[in-house]
Amino acid sequence: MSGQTKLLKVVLIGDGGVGKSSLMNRFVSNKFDTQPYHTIGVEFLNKDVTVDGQNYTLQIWDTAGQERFRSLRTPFYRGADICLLTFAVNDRKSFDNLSSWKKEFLYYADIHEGAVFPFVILGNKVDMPGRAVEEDLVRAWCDCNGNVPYFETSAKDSTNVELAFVSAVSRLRELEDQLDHRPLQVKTVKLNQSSSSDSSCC
Ligand SMILES: Nc1nc2c(ncn2[C@@H]2O[C@H](COP(=O)(O)OP(=O)(O)OP(=O)(O)O)[C@@H](O)[C@H]2O)c(=O)[nH]1
Repeated sequence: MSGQTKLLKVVLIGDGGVGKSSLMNRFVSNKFDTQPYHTIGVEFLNKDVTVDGQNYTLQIWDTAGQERFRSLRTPFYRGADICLLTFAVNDRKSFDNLSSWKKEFLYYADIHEGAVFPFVILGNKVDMPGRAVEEDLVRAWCDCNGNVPYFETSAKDSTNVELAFVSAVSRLRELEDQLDHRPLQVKTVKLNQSSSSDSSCC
């Protein structure tokens, strides 16, 4: 086991009300609040995890999903190591907006659209009736966007919440050698621009 703890910045984004704060609170404090409230700007909490023998402190940034808070959340994307793109499985619009969220993140994090980056998709509220987004549809989007891992979660009953966060770290570890969003490598990224795939392939 490596004695050094690595700090990772994890950003949660997605439409207002899909459950970003609830997922963070479930993961960090094992709590769930049924009261609806909207995040204003950003909040963050830390949680320590060990993945494949490496210790990490996850600094989880929960951002405000409502459009009116856009200018408050976007400055916090820069320097992110992992991005959790979140929608609610009973809210079709929140799934349709995933591509816009991905674009917004890449733009404000200053990462080229064709760059390799550890995104993970969370389809939250699987405990609720009235599912509006089929799993196949999400998997197709994930395939088109660089085989992004997908987890169906419930912050309410804890389904897959810990698994999703830990797997996001595994995804980062898997991509570490390929990560090409660092400023020094912008030229390499540009050469690949014409063949790069983004959300438009879907
Ligand atoms: N049934 C159920 N309700 C959930 C779940 N996750 C969140 N909720 C509820 O959905 C509402 C919104 O949850 P939040 O966590 O505040 O959503 P958010 O994405 O952080 O919203 P913004 O701060 O506006 O971006 C709250 O009433 C939560 O209790 C879930 O997995 N299942």
